[in-house]
Amino acid sequence: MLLGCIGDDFTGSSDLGNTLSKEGMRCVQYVGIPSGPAADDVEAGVVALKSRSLDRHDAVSQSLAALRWLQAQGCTQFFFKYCSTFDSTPDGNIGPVAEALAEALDAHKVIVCPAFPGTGRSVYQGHLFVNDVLLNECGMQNHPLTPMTDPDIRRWLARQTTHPVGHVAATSVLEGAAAIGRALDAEHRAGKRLIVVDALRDVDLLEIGKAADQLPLITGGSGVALGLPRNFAQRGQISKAGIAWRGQPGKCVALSGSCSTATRAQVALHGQSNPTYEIDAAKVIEGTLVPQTVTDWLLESKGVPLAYSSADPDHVAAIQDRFGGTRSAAALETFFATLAQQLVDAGIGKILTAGGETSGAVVEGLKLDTLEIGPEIDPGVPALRANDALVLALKSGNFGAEDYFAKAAQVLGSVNG
Ligand SMILES: Nc1ncnc2c1ncn2[C@@H]1O[C@H](COP(=O)(O)OP(=O)(O)OP(=O)(O)O)[C@@H](O)[C@H]1O
Ligand SMILES: O=C(O)[C@@H](O)C(=O)CO
Repeated sequence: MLLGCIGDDFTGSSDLGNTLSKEGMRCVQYVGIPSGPAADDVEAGVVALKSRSLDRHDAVSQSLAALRWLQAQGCTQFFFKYCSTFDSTPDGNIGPVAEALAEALDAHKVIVCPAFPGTGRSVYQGHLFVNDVLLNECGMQNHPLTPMTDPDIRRWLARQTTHPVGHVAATSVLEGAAAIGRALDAEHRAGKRLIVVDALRDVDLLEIGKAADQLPLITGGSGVALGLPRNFAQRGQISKAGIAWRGQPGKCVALSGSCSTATRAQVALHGQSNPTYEIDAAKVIEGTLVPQTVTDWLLESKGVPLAYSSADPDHVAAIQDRFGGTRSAAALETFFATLAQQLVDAGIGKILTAGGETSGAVVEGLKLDTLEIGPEIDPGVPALRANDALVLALKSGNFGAEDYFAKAAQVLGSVNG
C-alpha cells in the first residue's frame, strides 16, 4: 500500500476512493480499522471512520490508530479526508486531527484544501464557496451538527488549532506547482504548519498535487487528492489498472434518510417512474411501523423501489421538537440498518443509500468490512463491491444529479462499468 487515507465519514471516504480509483490506483475502503493486514495488491487504502462529530479526543485517538495501521501496511504518504464543506465546529475535529497526524508524522507544510470543483466547492482568498455563494450562505449555516457560520477557512481552522494557520493564495496556485512549493516553504519559515491552499479548478488541484509529491501528509476534500496518483504513476509505482468492475445481477433497492435539498429532488424525480414508500418518522420512533413492513413492500415492488424518510426542514424540525433530535436520529438509523439486513437476508444484492449517517448505519448494520471502489456514478459517488453477493452506492446528502437513483441502479448492474 502506497497512499494511506483516513476519512472522517463513510460516504466521504468513498468519495475519496472514487477520485483515487479514477486516477488509476487500486483502492479499497475499510469500514473502521481492519483487524488484519490489507491484501497485497491494494495501492491506496481508505480507513473510513465516523469521527466527524465525535468528541475531539476520541476523533484524535481513532485517527492515530488508523494512521498506525496504515503505516504498518507500508504507506509512504498519508491523506486526511474531511468534507468539502469543511464540516466541523469551533472545537474540531479537523484541526485537532490534522495537528495530531502532523505531529505523529513529523509533517510540516500540511496542505488544508476542501476544494472540489466538480461539486461546486472552491477556495479563494482562504474563503470557501459553494457554487456562487459563500459557505455560510449556502445552507450549511443551518446544519444541525456542524453549522458553518464563517466562510473564512483560515479563521475557522484557527479556532480549532494551537498553532497559527497559514495560507497559499490563488496568485501562487495559478502559477503552478513550483510557485505553490515556494509559497508553502515561505509559510513554513513563518512558523505555519497547517496551510490553507486556494483552488478553483481541477488544474489547480493537479498542480497542488505535484507540489505535494514529497509531503508526508495532505488534508482536504477528495479534490486535492486528484494529483497524488500521478506522482506514484510517474515513479512507476502503480499499475494504473484499477479494480475491474463486475456488475451484480438482480433487483436493486434504494433507501434514503437524507433530508438534503439535492436528495429530496432526487427522491421526487425517482418517484415519477418507480414505486416509492414514504417512511413515517413518527411511527418509526413510536414503534408502530416495523422494518419488516417496508422490507416486504420493497421485495414485492417492481422497478427500483425506494423507501425514504427524507423530508423538508420544517417536517424534520417538528419531529425533532416532538421526540428529540438524538432519539429520532437513532430510531431512524436503526430502522434503516435493520431494513438493509432484512433485504440482504432475502437475497437482495444491490442497495443504494442516501445520506452520510444513513449510509453509515447501513454499512455498520450489514457488518461490512471492506468495500472495493468501482466506477463513478456521479461526482463523488462510486459504485462499491462489498462481497461476491452485494454491491452498494453510498451517496452523500448533497451529491448527485437529479436522476441519481436510476443512474446508480444502472451502474451497479452493468458489467465493466
Ligand atoms: N423524517 C425525518 N424526520 C426527522 N429526522 C429525520 C427524518 N429523516 C431522516 N432524519 C434524520 O436526518 C439525518 C439525515 O442525515 P444523513 O447524514 O443520513 O443525511 P444528510 O445530512 O442529507 O447527508 P450528509 O451527512 O451526507 O450531508 C439522520 O440522522 C436521519 O435519521
Ligand atoms: O467532501 C464531501 O463533500 C463529501 O465527501 C462528504 O464528506 C460529505 O459528508
